[in-house]
Amino acid sequence: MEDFWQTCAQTLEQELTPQQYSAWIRPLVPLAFDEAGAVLRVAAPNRFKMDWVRSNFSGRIETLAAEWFQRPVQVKFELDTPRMAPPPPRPASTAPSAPAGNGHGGGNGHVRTAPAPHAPAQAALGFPADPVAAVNSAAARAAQRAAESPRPAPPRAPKAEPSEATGIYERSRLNVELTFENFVTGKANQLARAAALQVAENPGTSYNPLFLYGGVGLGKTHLIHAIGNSMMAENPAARVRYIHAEQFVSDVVKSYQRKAFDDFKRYYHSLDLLLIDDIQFFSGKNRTQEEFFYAFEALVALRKQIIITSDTYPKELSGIDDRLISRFDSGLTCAIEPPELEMRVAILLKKAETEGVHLPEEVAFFIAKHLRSNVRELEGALRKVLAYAKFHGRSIVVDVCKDALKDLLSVSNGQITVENIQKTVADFYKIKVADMYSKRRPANIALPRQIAMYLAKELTQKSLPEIGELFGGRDHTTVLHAVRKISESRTKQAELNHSLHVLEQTLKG
Ligand SMILES: Nc1ncnc2c1ncn2[C@@H]1O[C@H](COP(=O)(O)OP(=O)(O)OP(=O)(O)O)[C@@H](O)[C@H]1O
Repeated sequence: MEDFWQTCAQTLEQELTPQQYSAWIRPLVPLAFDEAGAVLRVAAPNRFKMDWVRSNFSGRIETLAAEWFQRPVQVKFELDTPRMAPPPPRPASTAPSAPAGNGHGGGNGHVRTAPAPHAPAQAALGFPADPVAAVNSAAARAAQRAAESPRPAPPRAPKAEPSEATGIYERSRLNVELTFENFVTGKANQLARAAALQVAENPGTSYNPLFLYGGVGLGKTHLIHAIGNSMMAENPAARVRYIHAEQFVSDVVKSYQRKAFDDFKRYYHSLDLLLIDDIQFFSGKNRTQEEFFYAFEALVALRKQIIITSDTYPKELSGIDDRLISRFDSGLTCAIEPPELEMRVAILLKKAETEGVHLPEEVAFFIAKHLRSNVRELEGALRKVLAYAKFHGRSIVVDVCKDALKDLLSVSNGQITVENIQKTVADFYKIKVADMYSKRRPANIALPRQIAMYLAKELTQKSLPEIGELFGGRDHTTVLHAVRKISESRTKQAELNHSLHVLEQTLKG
């Protein structure tokens, strides 16, 4: 087994970057090989590394093991905390700023490296969802004392504990499962993915901020987690934070109530990568926007990366300060569109593979043809089919799929109906379907309603009076006006044209 592990580690060392090898493979320890069950047990120093290695490298290690042992081998990862040798004491001044080791030293693949300490941000990194807890924590108090001291002590490198990687990872709030490797690419997202990769490789220096926008369930969150995970894989000590905009709002409110803005600022201004999801939730929250503006300015000035997602492009965001909108627009803005048929099939096949299930292609095509609006919906359908087949002890074939998805299919049976259009447009613009029939006329409702009328005329066989009837009994001249207005505006307004394109794609599949 030792011989196998040495060969395996050497192969991976050649396949990975030195940083990846040092961070993920070198700390692993082979524990035992169970001949009877063909199970290889491997220990990882902490849960973060264990999860990461399991998600990203177990397949490759199993392939290498199968080649070596001449039969399929299962690799099981387990925690090995008690076996961890404490890291050798290091004088603070020689503490490295990246994982130790260049991938060539250490030889036997067992030397463990600790992530780099980062003294000034130590307390800040611990900034939890509740900022006051940070003030109450010993680390934060120590940092505060240091900050208040008339002659600040030189930054002391904290001892690199084995659990530090776990701590840093947990504080990042990243989901280790969302990676570039399991993000399926197609026309709908290739630009966004390319930009995300570029930013992950050159944080802070290529596109800052990177602004990703698109409809519900299209992979924005997945992609920004992938960037964070990739950055942490390269540099496990990086100070990365994923946060949903609503949580940021709540952090601001708590800091405000408890007068803890210094800690708030210290934390957010000290990050290497800030991933902020669904920024449209900042709408109308002036104090939040102000704090975010300061954090934005501070991070960009320090060439730290900011990545923002939203359901719409910057200029279309409502209730957001103009100075923020112009900053969102100052980097790179990329759309993620609904996936086309082939991509939906590829996503289903990939998801099934991840579940360890063989999904016949015709079943994947069947699901993909009928469910078109977003990837989350596809995932839900796949889960339903797999559970149904398992529960009824049947194999995964199209007929089983039809039974399992009966409810969903009756809603989206491939026909474009006015009801479908109303629902799709309402979802897209985040208004209630009821507003399609209502008499209310604020602009945020009137425009989507006109768009839905336009699409109803374009995509269905209904007459103008019939459409008017389905939109709350409106006159046919109202529908005609909407159709003319939208068809003319789409030739002049690129963003409107883009939205219509997305809606048409969603409806047509
Ligand atoms: N291209 C893709 N490849 C693989 N999985 C994907 C892809 N796009 C989306 N997914 C999966 O679909 C689900 C929904 O994606 P995600 O949460 O990233 O969407 P979102 O755009 O952030 O949606 P929302 O606006 O609702 O937050 C996730 O489980 C994600 O892993």
